[in-house]
Amino acid sequence: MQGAGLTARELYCRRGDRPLFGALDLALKPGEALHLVGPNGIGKSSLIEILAGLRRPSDFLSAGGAKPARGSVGWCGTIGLLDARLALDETVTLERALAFWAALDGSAASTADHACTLGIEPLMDVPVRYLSTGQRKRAGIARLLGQNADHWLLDEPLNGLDTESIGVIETLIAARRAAGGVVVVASHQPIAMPGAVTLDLRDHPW
Ligand SMILES: Nc1ncnc2c1ncn2[C@@H]1O[C@H](COP(=O)(O)OP(=O)(O)OP(=O)(O)O)[C@@H](O)[C@H]1O
Repeated sequence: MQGAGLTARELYCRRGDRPLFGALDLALKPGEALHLVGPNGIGKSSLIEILAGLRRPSDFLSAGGAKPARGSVGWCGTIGLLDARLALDETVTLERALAFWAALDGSAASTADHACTLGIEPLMDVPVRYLSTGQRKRAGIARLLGQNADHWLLDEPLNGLDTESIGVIETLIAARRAAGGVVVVASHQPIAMPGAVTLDLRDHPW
């Protein structure tokens, strides 16, 4: 992951007719982490989606600009996203749902290890739709681990997790950073990420 990192320039975001944030630049080097904070509805998830390439930054008119401009996002390396959408088939067992992604990601050999890390191996024969809130979150993280992406975008990764599982996530984030990955976390809850930069979107009004 030579030279890996995230560079984002002049990000503006409007949802509907509501301007959320603007003039946002980001530069994260290998191993760095960003903790996104701000009140409900300020645009943390929207920013995660922009960084994931799932949402385009909004057009804006720069001072003296004749026509609208649009910001940019650049990653060096692959990215994995964990958000409220589990990305696991609700109608099959957890084992089959994870196997689907493992086949795509080429990570079948490590699925059992990831399930063990997240403590979900006793749940592998349970349909995804029966999993509890915290179990679902842990399953989503197991899916993320199988992806083996260089960098992580995590939207509220601690929601519904017990204290022990929170510690596991914090350890996994530290390991990803130690491997040179950039980790961006949107979280209302405190999360142990030593040396992380905190970005409050209230400081970036449009
Ligand atoms: N399809 C849509 N059209 C218009 N506005 C939308 C749409 N979807 C979401 N929004 C609005 O965009 C704003 C930002 O939402 P977003 O989910 O990014 O906020 P957030 O900071 O992640 O909030 P929370 O802390 O509650 O998760 C909210 O005010 C929301 O109502």
